[in-house]
Amino acid sequence: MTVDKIPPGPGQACCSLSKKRVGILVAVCCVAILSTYMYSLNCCKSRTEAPLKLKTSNSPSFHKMPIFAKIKANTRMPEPSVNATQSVGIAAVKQTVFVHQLLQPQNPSPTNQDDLSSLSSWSSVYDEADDDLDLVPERAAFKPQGKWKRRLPKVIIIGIKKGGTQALLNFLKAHPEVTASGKEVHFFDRFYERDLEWYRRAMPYSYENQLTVEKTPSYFVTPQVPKLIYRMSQDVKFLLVVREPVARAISDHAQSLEKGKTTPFEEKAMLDPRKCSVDESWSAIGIGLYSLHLTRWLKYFPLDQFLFVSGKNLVANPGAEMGKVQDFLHISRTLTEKSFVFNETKGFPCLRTDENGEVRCLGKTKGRPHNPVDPRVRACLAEFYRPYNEQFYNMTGINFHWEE
Ligand SMILES: Nc1ncnc2c1ncn2[C@@H]1O[C@H](COP(=O)(O)OS(=O)(=O)O)[C@@H](OP(=O)(O)O)[C@H]1O
Repeated sequence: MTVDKIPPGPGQACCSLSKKRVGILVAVCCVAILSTYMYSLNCCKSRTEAPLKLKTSNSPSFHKMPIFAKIKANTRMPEPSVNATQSVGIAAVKQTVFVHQLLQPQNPSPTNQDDLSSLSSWSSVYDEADDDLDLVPERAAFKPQGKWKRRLPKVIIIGIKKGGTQALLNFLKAHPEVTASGKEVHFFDRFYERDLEWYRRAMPYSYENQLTVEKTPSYFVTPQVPKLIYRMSQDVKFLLVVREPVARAISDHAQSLEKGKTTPFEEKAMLDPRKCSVDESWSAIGIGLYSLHLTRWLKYFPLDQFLFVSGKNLVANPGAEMGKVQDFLHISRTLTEKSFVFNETKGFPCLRTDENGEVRCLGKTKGRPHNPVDPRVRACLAEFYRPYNEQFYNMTGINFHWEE
């Protein structure tokens, strides 16, 4: 018996058509459900990441928070406990307390209206001026990657005041893999009542494959700064330009003379010159106690996150010193001996900016002439600094030979 295929009637045709429609409908529904699911996944992700991002500090309520609550909101990791063995042995109790008091930040108080108004005008001027400074690097060897935007610094020149920090910053700025803020930002020692978003906006534009650098030499001696930087990031690299502390103090004093102060160096530095008694309360002396300041930093960051740049070598052999800096920052050795020209009139190296021999030196305020200082006072100060210097050599593992 053969079974003939029966042609479909009108009802059956209608049925197979509606099956097709149902199929399409199901497919559309599946796509819709899937995309809703993906979208919600994304939302959840960004919501969980939010506390780690700068967006936290954008919320209006964030600005009303007290300063330490703000710090908490931006905290990523628990703080390290203070290791007693890391404390400086030679610092007598008197000195430790003394230096601590001496180095209390002379910051504008966040409640002081005058200070706040000067902050905001400074900030707006800054934004405009800084964009001009940072041109898109178009040098042949550099291939920009990622977005062109402002980023928090990965490298901070934390000091030492009068060590040669501006020279280091200017040299680094000539490197295509580096962008740097034009001015000292002072976020961690003066303007911390502002948030990280403010700090980021104070930075120049950069590509993803560039390092953002800022320099504020007072960070090194301001007690709260290591902790505050640690709360921002534990991966920051620090550059510290060091200089023999007596020469540093004299340079500091030369700057104050230019600002209108008149007391001679010897008078400021000595309580009693006959007894060789040093006035440690003078900030120009206190800044030179490098081992005490470094101790505070090492409570938060390991030694290998610091590079101790010799201010002396930066003048005598800038190519070699910059080689160490570039290696430490893992950037190409673009700056070499050939990048510098010694300017006999200025007595300092200057930067060769292009092939045509254009040379740029630091301004008049860097490399000032110093008044002669009484050799007996110099000798007293050298003796005063000796134990601190030795301790600094031990801590860093570098003998800077400042006694010679
Ligand atoms: N290339 C070059 N040109 C000019 N000056 C140079 C250079 N390299 C290092 N120095 C030394 O830098 C000293 C100023 O240090 P800082 O830039 O750290 O000063 S500041 O803290 O920013 O005020 C400055 O100190 P003074 O000589 O007392 O002015 C210089 O000795």
